[in-house]
Amino acid sequence: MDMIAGRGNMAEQNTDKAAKVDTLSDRRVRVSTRDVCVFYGEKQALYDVSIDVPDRAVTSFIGPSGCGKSTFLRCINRMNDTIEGARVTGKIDLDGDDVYDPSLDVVELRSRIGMVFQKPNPFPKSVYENIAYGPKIHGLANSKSDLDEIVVSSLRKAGLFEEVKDRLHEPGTGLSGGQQQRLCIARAIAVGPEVILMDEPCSALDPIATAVIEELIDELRENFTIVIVTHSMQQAARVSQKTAFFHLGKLIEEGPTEQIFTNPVHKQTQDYIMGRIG
Ligand SMILES: Nc1ncnc2c1ncn2[C@@H]1O[C@H](COP(=O)(O)OP(=O)(O)OP(=O)(O)O)[C@@H](O)[C@H]1O
Repeated sequence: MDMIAGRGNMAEQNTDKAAKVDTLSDRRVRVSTRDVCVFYGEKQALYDVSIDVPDRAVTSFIGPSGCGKSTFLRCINRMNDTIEGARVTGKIDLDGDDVYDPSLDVVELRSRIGMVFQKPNPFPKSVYENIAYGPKIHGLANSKSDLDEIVVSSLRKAGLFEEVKDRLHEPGTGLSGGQQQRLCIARAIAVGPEVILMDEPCSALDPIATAVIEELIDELRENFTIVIVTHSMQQAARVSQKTAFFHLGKLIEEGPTEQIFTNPVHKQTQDYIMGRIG
């Protein structure tokens, strides 16, 4: 069994590869949110956000600073649970499973919905151990050779193997910033997630490392559903097939990326795209 390529049915994944060119509306919905509101204490940060995230495509969240993009992203794998005073209402489903079901195991949820943060945050361990840690704690490898295979395959999928194959037992923190971010992506991939959330994954990187990550995101969408928060409209246009525009805690408009950038319906979206707000 390929434990790396996500937990969906592999045969279905392969036949679906051609779906890369399909319209988004034909895609199965991986994550669906309905009327999601988030409060930090008394303050409401998000208002009734309802959106469907299509399978094996990149969905980007854009909007001016403070509009709630990261807050909404963190709802999807319950990272807001870790913020004191944060409260989420509404409904979020992953493949039909209620993400906020109290009986749901949050550690298991976060292996199904991985996350990559703004600043690369490898563990203070070797490159190998950074990847092997998740599969070990989730019991995904029965032997050392299984584990080796997961490590190598995850590094390959993250486009990092060739660069680090001779330094697998050196500290992950010794890699360049762009390599560290790909290491974090490999770490997320290693536990076979269905969805990968990326919160401004290139904001700490130079243009060359950014281009490498963008290419990688484009490759990863063959096997994973990706949601990315970005400040860069160019990046959203380059990497995503679906775009959602947020303003002041509300989802103003969402649709195919090309349509949002060339023919937005709402004036607020137009103003943002034209650089008049944000
Ligand atoms: N931990 C927190 N406690 C209280 N308020 C918060 C917290 N995190 C975010 N907020 C508030 O929620 C609102 C949305 O913030 P959020 O970080 O989600 O926006 P964003 O669109 O991702 O912004 P940016 O692009 O600047 O990262 C803001 O008003 C912010 O001040």
